[in-house]
Amino acid sequence: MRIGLLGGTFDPIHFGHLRSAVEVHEALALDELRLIPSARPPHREQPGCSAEHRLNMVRLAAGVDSGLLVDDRELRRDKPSWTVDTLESLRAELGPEVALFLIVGWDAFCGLPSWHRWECLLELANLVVLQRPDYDLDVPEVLKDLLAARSVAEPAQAKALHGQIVCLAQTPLAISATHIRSLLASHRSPRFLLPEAVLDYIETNGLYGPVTED
Ligand SMILES: Nc1ncnc2c1ncn2[C@@H]1O[C@H](COP(=O)(O)OP(=O)(O)OP(=O)(O)O)[C@@H](O)[C@H]1O
Ligand SMILES: O=C(O)c1ccc[n+]([C@@H]2O[C@H](COP(=O)([O-])O)[C@@H](O)[C@H]2O)c1
Repeated sequence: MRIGLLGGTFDPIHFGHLRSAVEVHEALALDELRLIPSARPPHREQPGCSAEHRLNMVRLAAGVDSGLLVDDRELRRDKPSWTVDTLESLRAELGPEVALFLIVGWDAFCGLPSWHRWECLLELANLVVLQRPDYDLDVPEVLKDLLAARSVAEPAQAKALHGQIVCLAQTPLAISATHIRSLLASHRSPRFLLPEAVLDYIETNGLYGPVTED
């Protein structure tokens, strides 16, 4: 069994996430790919809308492609959404014989050394690093060493249950949730950057509207 895990704030989920998820699913011949919304991201400003709204939008988006599953465990936990806790809880549930692939964009990967107990992540899962055309970040030295020691050259070589790093090229989509929020805040349309069902949900619930003065 090979399971991909794409965690995110998903504020809101967009085609950059979804296209990456589909391409990783195929490139690594995964049995399933889970989208895991963060309840309380530990490392950034708190999201623009509630965890419940973000989860509903992820469910709507996953409904568009039945190959994607939604895992709401971080929303059921009364703690900051540290990824190492999520991986430990998945391991406790699924056992040691499942190959886990933690998928992160380039920006998230470059920040890895600041994650809670980050050295434990590769003991629990493999890492899949995605390109991000809208980010031009230098990789920290410590991660260069890690890449040199743990990377596989081809996705087909990603056979371990944990401990390997796969850098994947996928269709580059320079879409970010920040850009979508800023379009909505200034009454511009984010149509075709995210699923229609998610945009309808945003409009119906009046999310990400312009900031109003008191
Ligand atoms: N366009 C994209 N291409 C590849 N990876 C992406 C893309 N957008 C987001 N990701 C990755 O998906 C994961 C979740 O991202 P997140 O929910 O923070 O979206 P975001 O668009 O980066 O949001 P924000 O702009 O609010 O920071 C992260 O690992 C991030 O690097
Ligand atoms: O565990 C941590 O310390 C940690 C620090 C930063 C980010 N993460 C996770 O990385 C994923 C992507 O984060 P973000 O901010 O790009 O949405 C999301 O699942 C976060 O919970 C996790």
